[in-house]
Amino acid sequence: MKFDRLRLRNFKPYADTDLRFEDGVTVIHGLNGSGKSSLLEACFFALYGSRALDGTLDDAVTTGADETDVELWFTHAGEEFKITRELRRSGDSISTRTCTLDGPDGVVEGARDVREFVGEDLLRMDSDSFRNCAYIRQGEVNRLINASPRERREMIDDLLQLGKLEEYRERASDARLGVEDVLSDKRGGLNKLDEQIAAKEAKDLHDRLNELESDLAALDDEIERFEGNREDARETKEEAESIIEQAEERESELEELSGEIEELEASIRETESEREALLEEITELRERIEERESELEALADDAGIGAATADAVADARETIDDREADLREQRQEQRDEVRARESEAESLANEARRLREDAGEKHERADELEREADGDEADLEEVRADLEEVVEEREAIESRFADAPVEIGEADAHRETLREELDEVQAEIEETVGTLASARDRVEEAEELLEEGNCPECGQPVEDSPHVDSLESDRERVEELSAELGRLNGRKADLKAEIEDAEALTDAESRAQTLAERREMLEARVDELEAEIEADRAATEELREEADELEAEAEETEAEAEETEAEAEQARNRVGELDEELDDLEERRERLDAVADALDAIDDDEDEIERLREKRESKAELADERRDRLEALRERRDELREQFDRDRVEDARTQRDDAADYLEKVEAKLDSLAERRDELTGQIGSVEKEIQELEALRADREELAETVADLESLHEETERLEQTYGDLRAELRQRNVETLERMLNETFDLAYGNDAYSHIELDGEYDLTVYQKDGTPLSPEQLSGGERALFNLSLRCAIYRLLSEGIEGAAPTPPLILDEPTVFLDSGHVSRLVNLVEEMRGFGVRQILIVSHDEELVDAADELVTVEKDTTTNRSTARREDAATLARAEAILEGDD
Ligand SMILES: Nc1ncnc2c1ncn2[C@@H]1O[C@H](COP(=O)(O)OP(=O)(O)OP(=O)(O)O)[C@@H](O)[C@H]1O
Ligand SMILES: [Zn+2]
Repeated sequence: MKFDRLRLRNFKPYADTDLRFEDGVTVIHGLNGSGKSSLLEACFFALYGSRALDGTLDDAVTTGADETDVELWFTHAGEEFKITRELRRSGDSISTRTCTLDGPDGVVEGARDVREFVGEDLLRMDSDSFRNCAYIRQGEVNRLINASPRERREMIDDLLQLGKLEEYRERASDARLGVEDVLSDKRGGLNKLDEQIAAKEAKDLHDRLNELESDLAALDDEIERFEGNREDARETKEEAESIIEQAEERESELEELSGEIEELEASIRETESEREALLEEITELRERIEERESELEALADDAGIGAATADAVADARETIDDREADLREQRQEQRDEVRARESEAESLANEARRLREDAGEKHERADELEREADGDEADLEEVRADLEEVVEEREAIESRFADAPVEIGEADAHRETLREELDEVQAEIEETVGTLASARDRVEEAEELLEEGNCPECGQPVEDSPHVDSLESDRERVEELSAELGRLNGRKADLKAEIEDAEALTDAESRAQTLAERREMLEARVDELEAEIEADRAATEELREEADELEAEAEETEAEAEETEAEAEQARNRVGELDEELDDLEERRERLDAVADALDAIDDDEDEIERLREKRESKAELADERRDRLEALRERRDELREQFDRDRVEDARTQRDDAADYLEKVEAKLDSLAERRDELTGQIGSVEKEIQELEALRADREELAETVADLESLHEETERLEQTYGDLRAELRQRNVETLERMLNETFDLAYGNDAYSHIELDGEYDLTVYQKDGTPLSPEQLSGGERALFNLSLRCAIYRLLSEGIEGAAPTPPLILDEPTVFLDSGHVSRLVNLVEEMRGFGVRQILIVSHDEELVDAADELVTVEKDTTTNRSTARREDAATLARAEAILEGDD
């Protein structure tokens, strides 16, 4: 096998690393803690999964990350493979999400299937064997030496597939043991069966059965005999019982007969007395009929019929019925008449009442209208007086205007003209007053200045002043203005008087207007009242005439009503007469009824007599019949009395009681015999069952004996098989031990080359002994640390050789992985290690991965991988040095030499 490529993501300190591996020796170097061991671990993990880890899956995942991918490409037996493992965190724990192995024959999926494929199909070693042989971890150099011989043996056996033989032998042994178990079990069963059979045979079952059966036959005979006796007794008993029964029957019949005879005699006596009573009744009835007939004549007279017969009564009744019908008809007619007249009279009275009411109403209405007309006439007088007053006042106003300066209708305008003129005069007065005042002021001022000697105009001394002359004209002006003011005031007084007159005229004018309107209104009122009065008077007259007419009509109607009432009274009287006549008829009918009743009563009595007579006769017949029956019964009684034999019945009773006694006893005997018989049959049954069981046991035994024989031969076979596997393994192991010993000696010689040791011995039980030159044996644990490391490497090397040479087909040799193998070695032995490594390459180990700082080893490497850790991110990277770097490294080393 050869690793081709490893890709890591978040595996331990690696963030992202992709590394190719080549054939030959690859040395991995780097500082402590840079991630070298982790790189190897990743390869191991890819192959075997969690079993390759010291801790849990958690440890594989970079601290703080949630997932890890590891991919490993490798070649094995010329085929290419790739393993992918993906770990994912879910919740608190890490688990494998995918695990696949791609190979030429398809994909293997699942962590377990991949592990088994790698361990069993490819490398033929599980993770432990891998660790023991191919993957030598830091500090585990002594693992193989420290192991016990047994562990060593198992490991090497496993590697060389001898384990399989042991497994087969063990399986054969297991099978043998299983067969032994079954065999001893079956043998035990056989013994038990033999014992059971012997016990049963000792019981003489068949003899016992014969004995029981003859007992049973004897018993059956006895039972039969007793049953015959019982039958006889039963017959005797039955016969006796039937005789007794007959006798008892006769006795009871006799008793019955006597009772019946007595009854009959009594009933015949009773019937006779009944007949007597009937005869008496008939006689009584006859007497009553005679009495009634004697009364009948008088009744017929009362009813007014000649003969007291049913026909005469019927004829009389018919006449009465006819008459009654006639009278009832008449009475109905009269009653109708009464009703008709009464209602007519009432409606006439109502009509008269209504007419009188109408007349009264009309009279009232006429009185009312008359009163209204009187009232209206009084009003008319007043209105006319008002009208006269109005006309007079108007005339007075007209005469006043005759002297006035204006016509009626112009007074208002005239007064306005005067008022305007007064306003103008007033304005002129005010103006004149102002002008006059200022003129007077000027004059006064000038006079003062003048007195002081100055010009009133300019204040210059007066003498010679031009202005002094105007004073005079001013004085004139004052005078003129005063005169004008006097005139204006006179005019104002005149105008005021004139306006007063004009105002009086204006009032009169508006009064005249009011009067004209009032007159018109009053005139209309007069016309209206006159018309109303006339209409009311005419209506009054008309109403009174109508009322008079209505009263006359009412009187007539009242007379008519009275007449009709008299007619009704007449009809009522007639009804009364008819009622009386009908009552008479009723009386007559009652008398007829009396006659009829008497006749009926006589008839009824005669019928009753007839009925009683018949009854009497039938009773006579009944008595005769009973007498006949009595005769027959008496005869039968005598007959029975003669037949009865007392002695015979007594004998029968004794026989019956004896038989009953015997039956009781024989029943008890038979019961006890039956019990005995059940017992016997039960015993026979159980003996027969036991015989069957015995036969069954014999059959079982035969079968079991066959099985035991089969098992015995099987046991021999498994023993042989076990032996064969054991022999085979011992033989193969002996051969392997010999070869391994030879190879171990060769490699150790090569690796150590020390003259102190002569050879190493590996015995059949894989016990290792090192012999010194002088022949003293030494246990490997006693070697020095370096020697042990070399010894261990030699042993592994030898195993590798054995694997590659001893197994046919593709040698399952994985890359040899060494983590710091040089720790205990001095420089001389490092060179020997280099030789050893080369030697291994020689016998087919294609790839050797070594973690080492040793320069000599680095020098010997075909490939160099540098691992570094970034001190800031704490993440590791691994990279292959190219050939140039290698050459340089070599050159430097050579330079050092
Ligand atoms: N799960 C992890 N996540 C991150 N870092 C880890 C994890 N497991 C281990 N490490 C780190 O990886 C380093 C250990 O790597 P490794 O043992 O491969 O180193 P080395 O190069 O073999 O060292 P030495 O030369 O001492 O043997 C340590 O620094 C450790 O802290
Ligand atoms: Zn390390």
